[in-house]
This record gives sequence, structure tokens and C-alpha cells, in this order.
Amino acid sequence: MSEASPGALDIARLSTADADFADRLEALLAWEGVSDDEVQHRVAEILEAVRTRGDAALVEYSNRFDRLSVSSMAELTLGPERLRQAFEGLPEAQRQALATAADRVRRYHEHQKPESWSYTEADGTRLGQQVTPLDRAGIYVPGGKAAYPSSVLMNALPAHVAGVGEIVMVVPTPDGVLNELVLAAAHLAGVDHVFTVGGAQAVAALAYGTETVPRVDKIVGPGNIYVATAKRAVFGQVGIDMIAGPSEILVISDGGTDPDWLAMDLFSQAEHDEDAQSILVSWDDAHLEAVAASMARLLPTMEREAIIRTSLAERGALIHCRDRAEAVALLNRIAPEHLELSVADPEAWLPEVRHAGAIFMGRFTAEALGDYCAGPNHVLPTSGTARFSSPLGVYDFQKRSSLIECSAEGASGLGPTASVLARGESLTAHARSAEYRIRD
Ligand SMILES: NC(=O)c1ccc[n+]([C@@H]2O[C@H](COP(=O)([O-])OP(=O)(O)OC[C@H]3O[C@@H](n4cnc5c(N)ncnc54)[C@H](O)[C@@H]3O)[C@@H](O)[C@H]2O)c1
Ligand SMILES: N[C@H](CO)Cc1c[nH]c[nH+]1
Ligand SMILES: [Zn+2]
Repeated sequence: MSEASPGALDIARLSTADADFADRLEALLAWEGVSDDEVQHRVAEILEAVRTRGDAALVEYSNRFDRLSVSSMAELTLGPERLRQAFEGLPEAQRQALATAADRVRRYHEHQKPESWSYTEADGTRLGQQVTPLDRAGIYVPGGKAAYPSSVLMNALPAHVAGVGEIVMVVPTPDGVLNELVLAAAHLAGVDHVFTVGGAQAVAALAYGTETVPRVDKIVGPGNIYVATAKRAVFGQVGIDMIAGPSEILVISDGGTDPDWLAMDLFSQAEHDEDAQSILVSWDDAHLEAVAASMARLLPTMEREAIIRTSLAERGALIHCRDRAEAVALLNRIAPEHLELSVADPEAWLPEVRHAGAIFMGRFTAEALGDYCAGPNHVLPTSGTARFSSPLGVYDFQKRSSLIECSAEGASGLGPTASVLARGESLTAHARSAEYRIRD
């Protein structure tokens, strides 16, 4: 891929008619957020240091990577009073927007709440499933290149709805700069503890616990390559939600949407990160050209122009396909984090969409609305992992226990089956345990 050059629009142009299309698509999508040997090594070192030296290592790494100069965890800990002050000190418009977003996100997640269930068989045996919330969840809120109050809501509110006992939030504060909206969001979302630490060291603290940071049962939330690598490494010690990496958007357009709107939709994810990916697919060649022209014209007006340029040049693409059927095949191959169906009849597409983190239907549904306030979660599987992962949700903060309650008659009825299978496995104690309960 090419370097970004100021002024012109630098973005890959692909066509499904090209002989090398499959190879070029493959290269475009290849991005493994947690594979770099050097990063793995560095993260392993950080995890071990925090595991063995606790707060002291956490303070050292925070000073080094976030350019701080603190001497104890007390300086990296925020209490409920500080969070409340942040909320109350916000300008009215921000407080209102945060409250509206929180209400909508909470209401959406209420619908996700799974219930315990059971059924009783004719002989009185009861079988079922009991749903219980996690005791303590750790939420990672990214903060290296941008501050994400919306991610506080998206992580903490489903945990709340799930009934989690205690929510511990970590967020880096590069150069010691606190973001008031982030703290206010933590107040609104009912976070119990906030530690201003980030990166692999924060993940380690949540996974192993330190003198100050309580050890959690599961770590959720997006982050950069250090965070993703650390989450993968501590999995097993604690649960994790998924590997949510750099943002992605795939827009499919039938040619009927204003090119300026689509240009901005593509920019909206590109502006997150140089590694973010924005792709537009259409079978209308003139429309692809119109969107490219809009992008070239609008780019210089963007505050984060440099990041957008690099992201588009390194990982973006405008793809021409022959028809709707090819667009469907492409979207399922890409399995994007965000899929915008900018088409006249999005409903007709739905049955064919098999892999996408979130589906934005129709010309009016800007992905950005989903990022902040539509209601569904914005923590979504990236890099094709939508093939097997789902959005962060209430279910990530709960677990299920099976329930089995045999009546005397039920135990007697099941005994012979268990006994035969146990003896087939040469597990005699299993067999006899079942046989004791068989009635004569
Ligand atoms: N999928 C989602 O839901 C979602 C939502 C928001 C953001 N994101 C993504 O999350 C990512 C956030 O990344 P970010 O960097 O802004 O914030 P971050 O909080 O993930 O990472 C910042 C931390 O990285 C560590 N770090 C940085 N350089 C390091 C180095 N050389 N060695 C060791 N540690 C180092 C530091 O500890 C720093 O505190 C972006 O890729 C963004 O696109 C995803
Ligand atoms: N698009 C991000 C998830 O990929 C979420 C986000 C937060 N703020 C803005 N956008
Ligand atoms: Zn976004």
C-alpha cells in the first residue's frame, strides 16, 4: 500500500473483475492485532512485573508510557466524589447528551437480559439453567489517542443491567490529562472504582490484582495492540469479552446516497486510528467516482486529516463489484465490525447478511449514531471475528449454571442408561453411583 500524500486522495481502487482481485482483497484485510513478536515480548514482561511487584510496577509503567510523574497509586485513583463533581461540572448540553445516550443504551440492553429457566418432566425431574451475574468486572476504556466517554457507557451499562456486583474501570490519562466527560460518564454508569492506568499494565492489574486494584473476574473493552495482546495473554486467569481492535466500516451503496454523506461515514471510522479500515463497495462506477471526489474535497476540512489520510492510504479501499450478489459475497467475506447498507431496500438484504458486528440499515442510519446513542453496543468484533463473535452485551457479564434435580423415580429411570455408558468408559464408580439409585 502507498504512503499518504497531502492534497490528493490516496486510497486503493479494486474491482472484482480484476484477475488479482482475490489476492488484493486478502492483502487489504490482513491485519493481526496481536501477533507482533516484539509487542508480545514487551507485554509478557509488563504482565510479569505487575503480577509480581503490583502497585510499584503499575506506577512505573504508567509514568513511562503515559508520561506521568506520580509516586503512588493514590495519585492514580479516583473516588466517587470526584466522578460526581465531573458530572455536575459539565456544561448543560454535555450533561444532557450523556444522560440521553445512557438512557437509550440502558433501555436497549434491558431487552438482552436472559432469564433463568427450568422445566419439569413427567416423573418430577426438574432441569434448567440459572443465570448469575459476575461478582466483579473490569472495564478497559481506551484513552491513548482519543478519549471515549461513550465507551464508558457501552462497557459499564450492560454490566449494570446484568447485575454485576462491582465494576472497576481503568483508563489511561496520557500526560496526566483527565477527561471530565469520561469521569462524568463513569458517574452516570455507576462505576465503583476508577484507576487512571492503561495499556498492558492496566490489564495485568485487573487480571492479577495489586495492593490497590482489586482482581476482577472478567476484563472487557476495546484497546490498542498492547491492550489486545495483554487481554489474550491473561485469558484463563480471567475471562475476556473479545479482541476488539481498530475500528472498521464497510459501506455498501446502491448509488442513491449523497456522496458527501458516504465520504463522511468512511472518514468517521478512519479518524479513530491510522490502523482503522474504511471500505466502500458499489456496482455503480460513477457513484464510486463521486464519493472519491467528495472525499478529496472534504479531507482538508477534517480536524484529524493526517490520521484519516494514513488510514485510507494504508487500509482503505473503494471496490467496484458487478452486482448486488457480489456485494453480498464480499460483505460476508469481510465480516466487518460495522456494515452500512446504504441501499433502498436494506430489509431485503438482511437474510443474506451472515457476518457483521452491527448492521446499519438505510441511508439515514449513519454509523456514528450507533457509536454514541442509538442504543446497541459499540464494542464490536473486528478483523473478521464477527464470523464467531457478537457485540458486547449483558450476556458477557453473566454466566449460566445448569440445574438438575432428579426425583426418586427420575433417578431410577436414568440409572440404567448412565450405568451402561459409564461401564463402557470403564468408570466403575460412576456406574455404581448411578446404580445405587435404581429402584428394585
Ligand atoms: N472496537 C471498539 O469498540 C472501539 C471503541 C473505541 C476505540 N477503539 C479502538 O481502540 C484503540 C484505542 O487505542 P489508543 O492507543 O487510543 O488507547 P489505549 O488506551 O488502547 O492504549 C493506550 C495505552 O497503550 C500503552 N502503550 C502505548 N505505547 C506503548 C508502548 N510503546 N509500549 C507499551 N505500551 C504502550 C500505554 O500504556 C497507553 O496507556 C484504537 O485502535 C481505536 O480504534 C475501538
Ligand atoms: N467506532 C468505535 C467502535 O469501533 C466507537 C466509538 C467511540 N467513539 C466514537 N466511536
Ligand atoms: Zn467511531
